[in-house]
Amino acid sequence: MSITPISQRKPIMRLVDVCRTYSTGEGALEVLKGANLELRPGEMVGLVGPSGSGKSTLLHTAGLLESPDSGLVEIDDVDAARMSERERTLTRRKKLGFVYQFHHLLPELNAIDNVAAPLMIDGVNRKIARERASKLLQAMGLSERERHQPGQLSGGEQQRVAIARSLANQPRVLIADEPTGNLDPMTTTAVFQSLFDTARTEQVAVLVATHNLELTTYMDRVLTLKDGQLTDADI
Ligand SMILES: Nc1ncnc2c1ncn2[C@@H]1O[C@H](COP(=O)(O)OP(=O)(O)OP(=O)(O)O)[C@@H](O)[C@H]1O
Repeated sequence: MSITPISQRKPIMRLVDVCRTYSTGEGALEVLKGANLELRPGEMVGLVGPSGSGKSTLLHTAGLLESPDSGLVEIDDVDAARMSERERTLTRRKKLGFVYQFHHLLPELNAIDNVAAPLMIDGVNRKIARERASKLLQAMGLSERERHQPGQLSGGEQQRVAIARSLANQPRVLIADEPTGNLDPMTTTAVFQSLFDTARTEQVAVLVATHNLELTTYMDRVLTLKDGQLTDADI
């Protein structure tokens, strides 16, 4: 089977000249000043930069959680600004996955049901949802932990369950904000390896903001925010 090089794949997400200014007590704060980004299937893109440079603002914009003041945010060729609030919610649910530093698993559900939950909320029947969840947990190296509740799992295992959950709906883009920020270095490496292997297999584009420069060795590209614009990171 021939595999198309990432650079030749059609972008799933495009940000074009995205600008975002916050009003603060001290006046206007221009955070994004014409940021451009294209994400392609199976591509791992890192986002680094000093605290306050605008990484979260960029992730929230790409994740349709915040609207830019100007510029384009497109997912599968559809301009987010033209979507109704309902369409944006559906796009977030069906096309985007999110992973945060703290996993927010449901403590009373076991691992398999935590991962199956978003599918069942979308109307997928329990058996099929659990089969998909089981496959994802296996890919994350957690087959033995399916029946464990979050309180019975280590921090790294909980984060892997959260990643499996974020991939349950087969998102086109996974957006991760410091996904391993609270884990020790060895666990961080293992979690990242599982995340990237699974995302590549499933052809998901991954955008990860991190302060951990070691993780950038896993990425296809690493970008930084400089003066409100995205440029190749000098690392
Ligand atoms: N809702 C808001 N209102 C006003 N200012 C904001 C708002 N959200 C963020 N900012 C400011 O915008 C700038 C960029 O914030 P952002 O959270 O995007 O940075 P960051 O690069 O993610 O930082 P960190 O690495 O510390 O998480 C910061 O100076 C922040 O104080």
